[in-house]
Amino acid sequence: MNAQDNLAKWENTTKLPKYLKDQLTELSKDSSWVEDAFSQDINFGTAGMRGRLEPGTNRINLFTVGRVTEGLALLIEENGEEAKKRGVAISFDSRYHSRDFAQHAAQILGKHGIQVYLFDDLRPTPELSFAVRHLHTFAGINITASHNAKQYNGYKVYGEDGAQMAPDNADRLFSYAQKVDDIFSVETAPVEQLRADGTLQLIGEDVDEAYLAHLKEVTVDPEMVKANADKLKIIYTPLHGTGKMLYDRAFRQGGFDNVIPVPSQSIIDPEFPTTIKPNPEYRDVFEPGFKLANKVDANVIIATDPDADRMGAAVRKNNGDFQVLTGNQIATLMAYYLLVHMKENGTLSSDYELVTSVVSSALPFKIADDFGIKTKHVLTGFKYIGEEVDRMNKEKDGKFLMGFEESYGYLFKPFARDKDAMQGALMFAEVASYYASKGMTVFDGLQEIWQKYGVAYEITKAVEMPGIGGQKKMAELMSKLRKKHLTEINGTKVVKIQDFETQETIEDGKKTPLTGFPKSNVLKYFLDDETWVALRPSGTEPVIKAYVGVNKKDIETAEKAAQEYQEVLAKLLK
Ligand SMILES: O=P(O)(O)OC[C@H]1O[C@H](O)[C@H](O)[C@@H](O)[C@@H]1O
Repeated sequence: MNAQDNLAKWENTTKLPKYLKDQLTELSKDSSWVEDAFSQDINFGTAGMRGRLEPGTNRINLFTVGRVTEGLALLIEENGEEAKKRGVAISFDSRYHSRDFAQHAAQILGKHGIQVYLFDDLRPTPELSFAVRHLHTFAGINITASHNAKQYNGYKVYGEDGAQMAPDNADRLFSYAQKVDDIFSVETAPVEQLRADGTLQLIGEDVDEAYLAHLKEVTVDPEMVKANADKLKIIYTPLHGTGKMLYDRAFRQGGFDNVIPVPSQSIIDPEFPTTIKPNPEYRDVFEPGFKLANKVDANVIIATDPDADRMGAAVRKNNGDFQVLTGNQIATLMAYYLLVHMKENGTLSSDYELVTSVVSSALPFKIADDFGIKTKHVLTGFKYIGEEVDRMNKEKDGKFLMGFEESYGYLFKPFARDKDAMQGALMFAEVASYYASKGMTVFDGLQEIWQKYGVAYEITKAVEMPGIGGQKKMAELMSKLRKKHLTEINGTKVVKIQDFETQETIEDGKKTPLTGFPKSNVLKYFLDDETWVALRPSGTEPVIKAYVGVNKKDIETAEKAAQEYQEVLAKLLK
């Protein structure tokens, strides 16, 4: 694709709304921006497409959203009348243009005679996943860039099972989208007409009620929660996004009466003004929460990202300071709590299964082994956890205990098939309630787990490699690492390598097939000291991710070792 020819088309069309035209005039002064925005089509990654809200074929705007929706419409048509009748559920988050894009997608699908259920207002990603299952639609669309900075937006597509669309269908959709000759001529039907003939239906409170009814299933020990309600004060922040729509009812019906929202962050705002990135991974998003927690003497802060699929938490330590937990630590606490509870009340059986990604902490698996339940590794992408739920249901060969990813995603009850921060918030609140009932802090609980199983400490670092140049650099780095495999990292011997791209395991110089995973550009190293290291280009951001997980006796040694490994990796990725 020639960037200049492509740019000329965008400059000459009369279809650009004024804000895009103005942006184009300004941004196109920079030739490297033009190259990046116009020399290729925006791709489908781990979670659909995501990019800066700017003009260009490699960006997110009305036209790239339109083209991909046309691709989805063609995919649905290929599946026949029944698929068209079942239609598509559409939701959106609190970002700039999210609502417009959602309506635009509805009008394109409507033009094809495809039934559309459009949320009347912003809603969490997991509620959209639930809505697809609840309404038996053929697909779902969510307009969101999740936890990215305010300059971004995105488009997540869901299959009929409520999980993000699996690669085969997503690839078909994308190839249909690429067949759209003229990105400016995707046809739409007027909203009034679609409303009048029933092709476009609004949904909202009806789906909320059904989703909330299911959320009640998440709490495993409602009596314990009730008995300890007054011992627990929780600060909650939706980080200016969709969690605001449901948190109050969700917590209240779960028996958590003492939940206090952070006022400044409960304002729905696409500027995300209290954050740099509205990502619960970062300490700074908790700052307003810390202040409030100190004022009202709360011990736990729960944050959900703007589309409420990720959940992060900070807990008070005995010295009064707050510790922001990692997604791995949160998942560890939850898995341990569930297993202890089930063992105590006699409901634990070896059929239960814990599912996580190959770049997540090894500690929950160690705990799962100790309790005698099954474990399963999948690639990054919650859709793969969704697939495991399907497999367990179809083959009746397991019961889903929980799925999690280090990137702050958790799922307990598969009525949603994407990570569900509302479920996560409820489960974390229950964990906090459990420790409060024992006169312990959540942080004490984590220490107790570490004492029993050893300290697992993980650090994920993302090295930015933006633009087409960045993509090339990431490809070169990965290929260099494949040509000459690392034999040691920071002086510690590499004992095994898993290459998910070539689908091989390399051990003692011997290669054996690595089965059970689709191909993916990931390298995972296992070291002599129980450390694991993984490298992969992200599917949602222009970054290469370096993951380190160490296993040590105490937290100080663990932190230090993980930092040192990360420093070595940083040099390697320069
Ligand atoms: O590491 P990335 O490819 O950027 O993906 C990070 C995360 O992105 C999205 O949130 C997906 O839904 C997750 O399943 C995934 O873990």
